[in-house]
Amino acid sequence: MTGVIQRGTALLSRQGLSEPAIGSFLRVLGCRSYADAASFPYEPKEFEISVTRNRGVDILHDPVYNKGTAHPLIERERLGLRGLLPPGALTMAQQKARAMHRYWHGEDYIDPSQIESGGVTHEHTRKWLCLQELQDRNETLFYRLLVENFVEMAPIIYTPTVGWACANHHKLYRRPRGMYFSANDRREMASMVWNWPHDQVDAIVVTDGSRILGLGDLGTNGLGIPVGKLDLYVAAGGFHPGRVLPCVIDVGTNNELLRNEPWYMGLKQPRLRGDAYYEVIDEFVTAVMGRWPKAVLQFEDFNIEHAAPLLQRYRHHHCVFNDDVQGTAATAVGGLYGAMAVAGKPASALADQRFVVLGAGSAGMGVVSMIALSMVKHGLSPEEASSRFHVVDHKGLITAQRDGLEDHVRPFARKDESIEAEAFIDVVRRVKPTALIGLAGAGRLFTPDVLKLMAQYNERPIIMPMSNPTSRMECTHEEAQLHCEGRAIFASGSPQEDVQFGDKTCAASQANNMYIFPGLAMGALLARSNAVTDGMLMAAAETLATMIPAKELSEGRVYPSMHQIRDISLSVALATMKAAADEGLLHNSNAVKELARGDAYLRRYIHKHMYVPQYTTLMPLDPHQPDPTAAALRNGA
Ligand SMILES: NC(=O)c1ccc[n+]([C@@H]2O[C@H](COP(=O)([O-])OP(=O)(O)OC[C@H]3O[C@@H](n4cnc5c(N)ncnc54)[C@H](O)[C@@H]3O)[C@@H](O)[C@H]2O)c1
Ligand SMILES: O=C(O)C[C@H](O)C(=O)O
Ligand SMILES: [Mg+2]
Repeated sequence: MTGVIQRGTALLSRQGLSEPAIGSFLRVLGCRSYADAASFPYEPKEFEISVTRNRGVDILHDPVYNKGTAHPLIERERLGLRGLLPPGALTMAQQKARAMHRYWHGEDYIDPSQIESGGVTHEHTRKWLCLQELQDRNETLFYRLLVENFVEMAPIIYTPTVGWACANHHKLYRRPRGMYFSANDRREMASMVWNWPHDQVDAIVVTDGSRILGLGDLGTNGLGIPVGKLDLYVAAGGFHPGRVLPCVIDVGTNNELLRNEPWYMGLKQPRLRGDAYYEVIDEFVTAVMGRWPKAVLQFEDFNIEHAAPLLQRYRHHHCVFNDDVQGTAATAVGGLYGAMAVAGKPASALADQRFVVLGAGSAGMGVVSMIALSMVKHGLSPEEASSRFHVVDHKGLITAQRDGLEDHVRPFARKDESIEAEAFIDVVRRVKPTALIGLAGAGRLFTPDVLKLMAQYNERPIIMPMSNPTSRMECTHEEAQLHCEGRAIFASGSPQEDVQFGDKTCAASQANNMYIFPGLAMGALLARSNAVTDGMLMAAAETLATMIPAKELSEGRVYPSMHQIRDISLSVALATMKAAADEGLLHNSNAVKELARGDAYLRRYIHKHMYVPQYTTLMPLDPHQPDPTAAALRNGA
């Protein structure tokens, strides 16, 4: 052993390192790494140390030095890699096994049917891999393709395929994207954020992986969701790809199957709860907002226990929103205004609808609250508005007798009905709703019998199975039209095709929060608003229905076509900024001036700030020269 260390020392001094530096190097690495090497079947020739001037992402992008997930934690610390890799380090043996698996089987060994990502075909996964590799090679080209082929590619980089990608992240993993924060990073986060190579970040999307789509707790594998959402920020909302940051906060996972997976790269411990949990999230928020105070922070796919409390905790201090609660709510309201228009009714007819909502989670209650708010805008009292909802969860109808009702559920618990836990179909039969909204994430609960009842009670029943991914939707479009005799006004969370009923073509729409969050975030960013308010969300929602062309309305579409997603995001951003101005939250003086000249000027201002994926001329910069683009960014928007 001593001989090996001596040879290593000699090697290091040949490379020009001073003795104290060699000493500390060996103390940190020395014998431990030799012991690892001892299991290697060949006699190590020399104790080898490589020297590099690079740090951080430059190492991860250098194939000579990159070890991927096998960088030991202590080395990550030394090289500024902390947070740039999944928290659990793998051994080279584990990496070899994963690589050999891929060598023999490609990605074919991942059977979509086994991992419950129904609706995801082999063709989807092939395309996902192709786009992933392109994104790693050339982001400009990747986003250009995405912008120009949005309708084709959104289901690949987003729901439903992103659900499959998250469930299999530990098998598919190739290189890191975004940042990983974990419960083991306590008191380090404020320094870790400096490992991110970009001084400007406009948008951060973060998850704790606890409720990924309807697929449940996927731990650190959930990072794919912030990545997918931010791809849409860029392609649909015009954010610059170099100024967005996907993050996951790993506080453990309660998914035992995942914890037992040898290649899982998250903390293999049960989730933190209570104060310990909130301390980690507080530290994360303080760290990222400390380095990038102007960024918009989007919370995504946090489970019900934490989604609403976290929103309340931060919404009055930072420009923060929860997409599942608020983005989904604005999307649903927008689609319902679309449904009124499809049915030939005025927007105010929303106040006449009766809703049965399946799922009382973050999304379900967010949607219910915002529909109620828009009913109040159309003249109902809050009590009248609440009376238009029957909310059903896994235990059945929610009534005031239910123990432990949360604050945001209580106003919608039925006070007038004594049948606690009434079954969903019985509620539908009794209430005769005009609209069904599904946000339970529990699969096909809009059964043929339920759908037939809806067709019996309504000329144009509104059927919105909004759960994701496709395997968790409450019904397919085909089922809805079949059992509603082709009369359903239909919108689902994951994409569905139009269907034929007799000689009639029935239109499918996608009720997904991607209609709202990219534009909402762009509006909030350009407004320099320090909050995302209900008024801003409502304005965004109201904009959606106004954008459906008459022809599409006559076909039965309740949302404008995704083909115009950039225009939609631009209009949503405009509405958001005008609402911010009404509430005294338009703090960007340039935007204030443009708005004073008229909507068209503010629209042009937003348009000017939207990223267009095209090649720019590259200029080398002297290391001591200040970066002129960074200065322009600071002084500009
Ligand atoms: N379309 C969109 O834009 C959109 C946005 C957000 C969430 N979602 C989807 O909504 C679903 C729920 O998300 P969430 O954040 O509200 O989750 P959540 O875990 O907070 O809530 C789920 C709710 O469904 C209820 N539920 C579970 N099983 C049920 C059953 N068998 N019968 C009746 N109710 C049942 C639970 O009691 C709970 O109230 C997920 O599938 C998610 O993908 C869709
Ligand atoms: O991610 C989506 O497709 C929508 C939504 O945020 C969800 O959680 O399902
Ligand atoms: Mg979500």
